[in-house]
Amino acid sequence: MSMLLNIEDLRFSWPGDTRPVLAMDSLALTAGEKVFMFGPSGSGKSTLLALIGGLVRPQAGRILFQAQDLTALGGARRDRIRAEHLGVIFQQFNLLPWLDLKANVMLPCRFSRARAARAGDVGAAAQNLLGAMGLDPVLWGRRADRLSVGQQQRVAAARALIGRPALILADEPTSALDHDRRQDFLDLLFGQVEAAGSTLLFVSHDRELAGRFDRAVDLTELNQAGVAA
Ligand SMILES: Nc1ncnc2c1ncn2[C@@H]1O[C@H](COP(=O)(O)OP(=O)(O)OP(=O)(O)O)[C@@H](O)[C@H]1O
Repeated sequence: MSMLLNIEDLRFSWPGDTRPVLAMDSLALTAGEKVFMFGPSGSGKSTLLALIGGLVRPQAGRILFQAQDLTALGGARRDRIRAEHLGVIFQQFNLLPWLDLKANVMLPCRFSRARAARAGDVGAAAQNLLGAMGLDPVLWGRRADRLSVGQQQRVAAARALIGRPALILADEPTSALDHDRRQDFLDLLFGQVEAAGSTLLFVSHDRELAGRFDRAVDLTELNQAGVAA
């Protein structure tokens, strides 16, 4: 099993905040595994995803992604790695409201040639993913702001998956759904994550879904920030 992500001796505090949000000795993700990370609201889950996504830099430590240390790279290089290798499903989905479903899903391929090349025919790949995520073809040309929350969530997942990124980061994408719809969404998401051969890191405050993943990680156990020495 090859290692995809390795976090070592990470320390992070937001600018202007003297108190660290995250302090963790290690976290490792193996290629192809589906990991559930839980922790209460405010425990730093979204912050950790921002660090892994290279959007912010830690004050100390290393974030090795495919053996490259993101903390040693400049912003442009981190942007390129993110565009090429990461798919993100945001809590609020962050679809572009004025674009239709298909254009939203195709978007990541506009920022990375390598990702577009992996997708092949980008339009056909977008349609395949929309169909696989259970979105009826009659919806594909509809503006993204004319969708239900459940439909937006599936479009956001299709967008994250296009071009088979090595890592999918999912930030509480199921929080607005009821029990059955959460399970349905996970069925579809897992099917496509496995088809793409991607690794999935799914964060949530709700432990109900944990049993469906390869393993579950308790962020509060991992995170030494705020813990008296
Ligand atoms: N952009 C930011 N600037 C400054 N502080 C921030 C920023 N984002 C988050 N924080 C702070 O960092 C801490 C962790 O927040 P974070 O959003 O990572 O938690 P979370 O576990 O994802 O919470 P939730 O489950 O509510 O989404 C909080 O105290 C929050 O106020």
